[in-house]
Amino acid sequence: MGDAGAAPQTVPGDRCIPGGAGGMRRTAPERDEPGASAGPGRTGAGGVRIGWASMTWLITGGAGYIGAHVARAMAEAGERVVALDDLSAGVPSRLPEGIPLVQGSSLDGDLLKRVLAEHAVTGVVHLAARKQVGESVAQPTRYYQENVGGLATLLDAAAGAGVRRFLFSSSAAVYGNPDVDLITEDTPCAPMSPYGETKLAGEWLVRAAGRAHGIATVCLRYFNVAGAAAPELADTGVFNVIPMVFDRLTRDEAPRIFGDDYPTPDGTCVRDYIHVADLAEAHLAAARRLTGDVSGDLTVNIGRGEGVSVRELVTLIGEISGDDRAPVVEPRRPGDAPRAVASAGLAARELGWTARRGVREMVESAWEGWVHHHPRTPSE
Ligand SMILES: O=c1ccn([C@@H]2O[C@H](COP(=O)(O)OP(=O)(O)O[C@H]3O[C@H](CO)[C@H](O)[C@H](O)[C@H]3O)[C@@H](O)[C@H]2O)c(=O)[nH]1
Repeated sequence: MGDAGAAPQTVPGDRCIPGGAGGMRRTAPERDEPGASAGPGRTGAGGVRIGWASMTWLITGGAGYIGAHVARAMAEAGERVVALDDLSAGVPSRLPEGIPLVQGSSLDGDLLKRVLAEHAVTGVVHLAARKQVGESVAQPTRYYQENVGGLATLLDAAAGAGVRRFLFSSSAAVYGNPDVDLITEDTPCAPMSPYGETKLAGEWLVRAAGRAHGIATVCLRYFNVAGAAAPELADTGVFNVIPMVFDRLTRDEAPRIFGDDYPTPDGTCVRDYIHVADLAEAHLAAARRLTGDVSGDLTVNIGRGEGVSVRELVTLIGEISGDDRAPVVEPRRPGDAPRAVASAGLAARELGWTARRGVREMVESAWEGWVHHHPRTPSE
């Protein structure tokens, strides 16, 4: 995964979920949070409360590609949501009306304290982070400062504000390059880039803070996120294979395949692509798992459990875009794992969540988003 050339790092004897402390417990029958008020869609006929506890969720990075999908999905499902985003990559118009957006950074402790208090936040979904593998190799201190330092600041503020639910956006990058068919949550972690290291360190910090302050935590390890729930929500960055291939086609250039001599069925790298709308639903499921009297921590893969090769993906993109020119094969990209496919069983068992959308739907929706953001002029 990624283009990092850094040596893998392992902590001796470490598994991704340290010390056997993992696992989440429901300590009492589900009930409403003390002092919480009913939110939309939570009151049944006759005023009987039929749902989960009423929560207000702070979503950091809420105007970003993934964050805005999460914010929308949670709001549409009746959760109260407030977004925080420094707008370095976020776009305010991605958020529907009714979701407050606070512009600011998770490194700003005073702002965090204010937002948590003013909005009476009861849970945090932390997505704000830098996420480019190559950039993390060039600027490791920046990645540690923003991804780990920002998280520490946020956890301090959340603990101080009495928040007892915390959901952390982690990544399959924590695993590095494991030689397994399906990556389970017990597969040893050996990140191959500072980016992956900050996600693994972030998980450790989340669990440690959870234990210290009585915060129930969930870490979601995303595999390769793609697609869009609506064209205007599409990823505008050109950092991953699908937008990179779109970009080549738009420039009238052949798609590139980085290496076709890997030990995989067609020689190209295999990944587990997950639709961002499914990923958003996974956050909702995790948020609801965190509601009520739960304690402990949970770390789960968010993938489909199905591998797709780069060549298969490029062929599908050619079909969907109508530009099926032959790809060119270039040398391997340093640091890429031949295969990274999730075992998706734990998410199904613990969250009751399974991905519903396939790769065709991801590429179709990503292409619609690309065309939306890159309209051709009449002369083209
Ligand atoms: O033009 C391209 C672009 C990419 N690839 C290949 O496509 C595969 C997927 O590459 P991506 O850059 O889309 O994704 P990665 O699997 O490298 O990494 C992604 O998933 C990781 C988690 O697994 C991290 O989250 C990381 O930030 C994110 O970029 C790789 O084999 C890559 O070599 C090509 O062949 N041609």
